[in-house]
Amino acid sequence: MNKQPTDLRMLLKDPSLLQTRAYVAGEWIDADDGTTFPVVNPARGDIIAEVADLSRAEVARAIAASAAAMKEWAARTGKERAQIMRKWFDLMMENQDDLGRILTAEMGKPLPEAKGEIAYGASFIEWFGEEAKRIYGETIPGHMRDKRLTVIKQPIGVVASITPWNFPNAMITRKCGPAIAAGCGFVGRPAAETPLSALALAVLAERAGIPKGLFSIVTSSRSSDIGKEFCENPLIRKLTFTGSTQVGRILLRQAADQVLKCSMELGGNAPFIVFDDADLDQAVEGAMASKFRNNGQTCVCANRIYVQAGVYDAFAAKLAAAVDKLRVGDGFADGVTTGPLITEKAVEKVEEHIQDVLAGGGKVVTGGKRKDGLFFEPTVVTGVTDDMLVATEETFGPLAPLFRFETEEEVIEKANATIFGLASYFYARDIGRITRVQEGLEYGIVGVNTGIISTEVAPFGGVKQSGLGREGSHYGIEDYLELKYICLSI
Ligand SMILES: NC(=O)C1=CN([C@@H]2O[C@H](COP(=O)(O)OP(=O)(O)OC[C@H]3O[C@@H](n4cnc5c(N)ncnc54)[C@H](OP(=O)(O)O)[C@@H]3O)[C@@H](O)[C@H]2O)C=CC1
Ligand SMILES: O=C(O)[C@H](O)CS(=O)(=O)O
Repeated sequence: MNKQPTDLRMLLKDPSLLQTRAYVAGEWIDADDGTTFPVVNPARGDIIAEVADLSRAEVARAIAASAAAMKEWAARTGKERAQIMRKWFDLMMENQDDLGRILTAEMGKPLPEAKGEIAYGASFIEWFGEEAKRIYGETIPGHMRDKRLTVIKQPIGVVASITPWNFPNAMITRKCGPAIAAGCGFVGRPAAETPLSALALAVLAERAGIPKGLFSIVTSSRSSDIGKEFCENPLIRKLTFTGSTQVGRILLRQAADQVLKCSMELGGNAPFIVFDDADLDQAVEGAMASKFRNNGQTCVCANRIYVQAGVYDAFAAKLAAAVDKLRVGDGFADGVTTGPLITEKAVEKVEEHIQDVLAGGGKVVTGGKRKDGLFFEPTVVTGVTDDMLVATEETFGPLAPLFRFETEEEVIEKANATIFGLASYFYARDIGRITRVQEGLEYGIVGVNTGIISTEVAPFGGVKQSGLGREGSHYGIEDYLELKYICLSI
């Protein structure tokens, strides 16, 4: 493991992007009590920053400022909001390298992948800036001769956002993009593991001309306290959360007291199905992309890989050969494809799932062991059965478990036998089979002959206990608007 301390400021062209104070009401502030929490580079284990550790009082000030600033922002035209959002997008892309370096340092993903996330995150600012100009209403033929009926859409109000560590830039822009475009105020609380990317986003928001106070980033290690402030503060009209289903349930319970509107992007357990008429090389490519992207730490990663009996051994061999080409290491090192996991707990979960497969008679085909620090060997296991942990729990790590199946009906039933319903994937070439399977899978997203489905132009979200609502696409702004019906008597 590279023990060289991460001198992040030295790695940046623009060191002013590296902020450690919170951005509240248009000002960079320390916590009232001066406390901070550490941010650690998961690849090296060293502390790269100490960040302001806010309590509910500072967050309440951010919310009040956002409500005040929102009045003027919502009164601007969609085109005016779009022009500032375009500048924000341009600044993100101009600073893509620095933003990527900050992301790699705090989250661990390889620099090329981190820079890819910056482009993905910026695309939501670009997309929703354009959508700001298309928030259309409706006229309805009157029910009486002297009535004229219209429907207009208005910003819902101040939005509270809670986001996870695995996409520290894109998960915020996928929320603040539609919120700001709709004319809302926005107060975002990033995961304590990865606050620096969110703070850099705030630096660029300020430079782009997002009005002071409208947009705040409140950094805190006290996630539960901040969540309570978001759910109890009457100025908040919308809560948007990305993270585990477990925490999503907690927040929904807390939000019930104020009947707070919620968007939830929660956990997944994606099936990845390879039929015997699939192009196996294409299926391996898709499995590698879906399973090992972000070191398996995405909610849409293939979590269960079902392979039809006739091609099981061939697919397993091809996949293992592809996995052996992955290069595990420090995200700043050239040629590295796979960084560290985020915490010791994450490493232990992967180990637990592998040990459980072995205990049940399964076999490790390649990988299977942790390396030093938080690094883990990308792993393929075979002989996996439905009673194993990996069948019902999200691994959130570099483990590809292969399940064998016989028939189309059987695999659709097994794929759907989960409380989750976010992403799913399958590879086949028969058009009848493709039609039956894409319609039979109970998921918000279905990838057909592809392992990568994420884009700002399409609706991202899950069914069942994978979430509520959709992010991205022209659907994504609706969650930040309220419909108003006007009945005019003439
Ligand atoms: N559907 C989707 O798009 C995504 C889903 N996920 C899911 O999230 C999980 C992995 O991410 P992970 O970060 O561990 O998820 P968590 O749900 O543990 O955390 C997500 C965010 O919620 C915060 N949080 C935790 N507890 C509370 C609470 N009681 N009140 C308010 N906020 C809280 C965390 O803060 P802190 O970390 O500081 O404790 C973090 O910022 C996986 O299950 C994955 O599938 C992840 C990303 C995207
Ligand atoms: O946090 C996640 O896992 C993301 O939602 C996955 S994606 O949008 O980057 O595919």
